[in-house]
Amino acid sequence: MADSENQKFCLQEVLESFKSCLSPEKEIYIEHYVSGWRGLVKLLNSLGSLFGFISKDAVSKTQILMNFLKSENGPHYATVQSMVKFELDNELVDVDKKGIYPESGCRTLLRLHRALRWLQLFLERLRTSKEDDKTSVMCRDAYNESLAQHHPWLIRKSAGVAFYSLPVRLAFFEVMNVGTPEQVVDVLGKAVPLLCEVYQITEELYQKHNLHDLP
Ligand SMILES: CCCCCCCC/C=C\CCCCCCCC(=O)N[C@@H](COP(=O)(O)O)[C@H](O)/C=C/CCCCCCCCCCCCC
Repeated sequence: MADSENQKFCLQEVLESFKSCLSPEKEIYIEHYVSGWRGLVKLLNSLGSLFGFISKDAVSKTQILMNFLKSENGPHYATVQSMVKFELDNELVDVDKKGIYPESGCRTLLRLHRALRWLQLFLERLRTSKEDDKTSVMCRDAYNESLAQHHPWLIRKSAGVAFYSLPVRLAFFEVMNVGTPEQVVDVLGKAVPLLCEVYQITEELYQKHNLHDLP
């Protein structure tokens, strides 16, 4: 595991990364998008070994994107928009079934994009939750409404087991390193619309190019 993923989680930092990933023309910078996810993985890593398989998958997907960014084609991977154009123009995407490019940038980002929807739903539930509400239930409901439809039975079951071990709401708020519960709610109020905007831009781009079912 990279050192950066062992460091203490800070919600504000994650928020900054997702903020920086939007250009004035509403393009999404992959470097900052990945950095936002890597920040979230720090929190995941502090939740215990039951979340290890999720963390591993998230790290592997962010690494695939970073490798593209560092490759000789790096400039084409600066933004999600330029990546989609480059991979489609050069037929670097397996459109119907896994084949020559099982780890294209487009299909890798699609997995994180679906997870971003889960995150958005989960954080909105957290933001509007009451003192006694259960994080495990919020997390499960957000998952069932989003990512679960893309996962096989075994992953759904394993995720369900991990959710049960989530800390209670107040302890979870503390892990975020923001301050009082009121301050957490305040930061979440800024985070959710931002994630929503990043999600929506990607969603429309993937719709336009018919990329929602990449295997
Ligand atoms: C303010 C912060 C509070 C929230 C903190 C959340 C921290 C979450 C950090 C990372 C989230 C994990 C993102 C997981 C990406 C999953 C992508 C995916 O769907 N991968 C599957 C498909 O990939 P391919 O096989 O097609 O390559 C893969 O099969 C999945 C493997 C792992 C299981 C993913 C379960 C995801 C559950 C949602 C995350 C729950 C984390 C709860 C922490 C509060």
